[in-house]
Formats: sequence, C-alpha cells, structure tokens
Amino acid sequence: MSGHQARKRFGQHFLVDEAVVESIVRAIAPRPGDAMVEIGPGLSALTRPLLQALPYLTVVEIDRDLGERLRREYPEERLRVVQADALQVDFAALGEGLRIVGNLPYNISSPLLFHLSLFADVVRDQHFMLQKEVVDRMVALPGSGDYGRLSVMLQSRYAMFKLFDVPPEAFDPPPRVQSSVVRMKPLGSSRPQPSSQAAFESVVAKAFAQRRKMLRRALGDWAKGLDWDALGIPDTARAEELSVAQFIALADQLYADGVLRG
Ligand SMILES: C[S@@+](CC[C@H](N)C(=O)[O-])C[C@H]1O[C@@H](n2cnc3c(N)ncnc32)[C@H](O)[C@@H]1O
Repeated sequence: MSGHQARKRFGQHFLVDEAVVESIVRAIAPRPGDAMVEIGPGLSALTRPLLQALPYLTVVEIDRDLGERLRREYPEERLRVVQADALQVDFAALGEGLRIVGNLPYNISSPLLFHLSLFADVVRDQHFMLQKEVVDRMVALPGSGDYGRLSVMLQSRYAMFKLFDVPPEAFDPPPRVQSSVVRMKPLGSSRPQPSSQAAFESVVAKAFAQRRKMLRRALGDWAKGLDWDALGIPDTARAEELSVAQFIALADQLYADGVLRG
C-alpha cells in the first residue's frame, strides 16, 4: 500500500473506500476560511479532499515517515505538518474556532477525547471516526448499558451526534471492529457547569467504578452526610441512572460540604 507498512502501535488503518471518504467530507462540509486541523492524516485519505475545499490545513501526525511524506507531497503554504503526539499538543496554540477532524487511532481514543476537551473553548466542532462501541458510549443516555463515565464527562461539554457506521472493509488493513462517525459541538458558556471540575471528575469516576452498586454504597464515605431528597436523587439510584445535571448537583453538594476539594 503506497510503500508504507501500516504500524500497529500507531493504530494505522487507512481508509480506502472512496464512498466513505466522500460521506465523511460531506458531513464535515469544509469551507474556505475554516481553521481546520486533522489528527492522524496518515496517507491523506481525508487530507486530499479536504485540501480540495480548503486553501490551508493543519495536520498532526505522530509517524515521522508519514509526516515527511506529507511535507514532500504538499507545499507548506497549503499544509502545516505538526509532527507530534496529539496527546501532547496544545491545540489552543493552533488557532481559534478550530474545526478538528480525524479518523482517529482507536488505541488512544478515550485519552485523546479527554485531552481535546481541555481545548473545547477554542473549538467550533469535531468530526471523528472512532470504534463504534466508543461512539455508542459517548452518545448513550441514562439508563442504557452504554452510559458511563465517558458519556457523562463528554456530554457535560459537548452536544454529540452519531452520524453513520463504517464497516471494517472500508480500511486497509481492516480493523477487527465496526467504526462510526460522530459530530461533537462544544456547549456554550451557558451550559450547566460544576463549581469544581475536579470534584465533578472525581465523583463521576467513583460512581462508575462500581456502576451496578447503589450510588450511596459506591460513593462510600463521601455519601455519608448527603441529603438525597434535597438533591432530588432517590437514595437507591445507581450511577447509570443519573443525568449529567444530577451528577453536577451531586458534585457541587460534595464540594460545598467540603467532602471533595477542587
Ligand atoms: C486510523 S489511521 C487513519 C489515517 C488516515 N486519516 C485515513 O483515514 O486513512 C490513524 C492515524 O493517526 C496517526 N496517529 C496515531 N497515534 C497518533 C498520535 N498519538 N498523535 C497523532 N497521530 C497519531 C497514525 O500514524 C495514523 O496515520
């Protein structure tokens, strides 16, 4: 394949189905003037059509060989190649109103989504191809088996829309799993926000560490002085039944009571 041996450690599965590429680019709807950043351009399956619509594009690629290949292929006035681990990149330094896209390496999808959430203020939207199972967890609603820490943390920051599924045959080499494309739009400053982000993260993590248990047991000592009635949460509730707003109320109460620190 174009003389490049796919590297497993970088989660390299290259898109080869042109119809899927077209669907993704149509969903992104690139417009000249967009501050677009592609994570993991690989062999340019998305990069090429994006550059047909955009005068300028920034890409972040960890693989040195692929980075050099892209530099040879496109002039620097059109393509800025940041050869780096996306998990270490300061996306705020890349611009404002960013539109971030990518067929992401599945082995780092959750840490990458959490890293990107730090920069949501400078992001207009994100379109990603991810493992279908991860997208299902991202968009899951309370009460569903897929609802968990990833759903709550990301839904507190983004509106998310699952767009379509993509079969393994669309890639070379094919991954072992189904994939899906998701759109993420950061919520504005009027979104419900916890008093302390750290307290919110701690309570969500602890609640879902034992998701089948009743929350008052899963939270252990933290739950001792809680007034469940005042919170409007039944004291028999399990983590998977709580909405994002209820998790925020719970974290705020524990923070106000001094049980959790910021
Ligand atoms: C699933 S492939 C997709 C390649 C290409 N966009 C396509 O659709 O055919 C993932 C790409 O992300 C790159 N990559 C993996 N880990 C990365 C990281 N931590 N930071 C930046 N790029 C990474 C890989 O080298 C690879 O090019």
